[in-house]
Amino acid sequence: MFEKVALIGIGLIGSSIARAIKEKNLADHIAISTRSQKTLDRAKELGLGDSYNIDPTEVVRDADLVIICAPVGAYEAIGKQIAPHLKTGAILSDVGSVKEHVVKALEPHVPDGVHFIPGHPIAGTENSGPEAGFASLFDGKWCILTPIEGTDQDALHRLRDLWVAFGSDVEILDAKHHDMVLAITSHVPHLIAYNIVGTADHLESVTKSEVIKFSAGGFRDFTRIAASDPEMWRDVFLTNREAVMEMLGRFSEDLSMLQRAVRFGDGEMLEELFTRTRNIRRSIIDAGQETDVPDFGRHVSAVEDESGA
Ligand SMILES: NC(=O)c1ccc[n+]([C@@H]2O[C@H](COP(=O)([O-])OP(=O)(O)OC[C@H]3O[C@@H](n4cnc5c(N)ncnc54)[C@H](O)[C@@H]3O)[C@@H](O)[C@H]2O)c1
Ligand SMILES: O=C(O)C(=O)C[C@]1(C(=O)O)C=C[C@@H](O)C=C1
Repeated sequence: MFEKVALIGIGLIGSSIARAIKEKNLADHIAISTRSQKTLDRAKELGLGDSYNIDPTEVVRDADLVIICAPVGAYEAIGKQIAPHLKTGAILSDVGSVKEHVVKALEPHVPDGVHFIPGHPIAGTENSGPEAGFASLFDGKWCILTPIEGTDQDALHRLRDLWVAFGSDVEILDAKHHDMVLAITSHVPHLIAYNIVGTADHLESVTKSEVIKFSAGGFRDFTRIAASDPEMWRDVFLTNREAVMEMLGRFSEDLSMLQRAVRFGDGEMLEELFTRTRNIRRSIIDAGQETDVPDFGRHVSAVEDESGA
């Protein structure tokens, strides 16, 4: 599919891409760069690529696909650094959890003749680093692409085909819209998990370790999410502020209503909400995707329609 793919950042997502490309034989050469020599050495030990260089300008040279797989706060500096070294005709993409910021950070630096197509696999775990990845991570999951105006359709198809080869369903969304949807389906849920585990931690001194000791299913599920990478999630909240604030506002209003229902013993209201939310979970499972994007945009075929193919 590609002669040379360059990956900048080789943690959970970068190493999963490297493994999926190798397993499915989708590129002749994988070139890897990352921030620290230690991580680069580990990637080499794991055999994730074909060449390794701490200098990202070296790995992007001659690459026909470059995917930035670092925390989104690092994008602008990476973009500035690699831009003059990108090959004409190359595709520049990424996997960042936020998209409008990524467009703002990278687009001004992209040279003419390079196809910039932001992307976001809706797949992950709470683990990070090159050991954490696995080839099947994207299988059966969504990947959202947020092409900018005037994107070359051939380039878009080539990138879409790569994600389809990983087993993903590809959806095209507008970057701002993506950020609003992901704020409620991913970013606010992470903030809630960080908050509830933090609150329980504060309570530890009061309850003499009983909170963690007796934590059963519900709290444990929150601790999994709250174990997610601190640097990655710091950057998500710093770069998707507006959408997160909007969704947090709505969340707080709904929480106040629930608080009233509990205070005044409004069982009918509680049961009605819990029935509705149970049905949402069931429809997600029935749709066969645990990480679903509800009711937005179009599917893979829509990319073809746009190109007239
Ligand atoms: N973890 C998830 O569930 C998930 C899911 C989808 C998308 N994402 C996005 O994928 C990206 C990577 O996340 P991850 O989970 O793989 O994180 P990770 O912590 O596992 O890996 C990040 C990698 O980026 C490298 N890095 C950091 N700063 C860098 C810099 N300035 N230059 C080059 N490399 C640098 C790190 O050394 C590491 O190799 C993030 O933008 C994140 O928003 C994460
Ligand atoms: O499954 C998890 O652990 C995740 O947090 C994955 C998850 C999500 O919130 O759904 C996290 C961040 C992403 O950008 C995409 C996927």
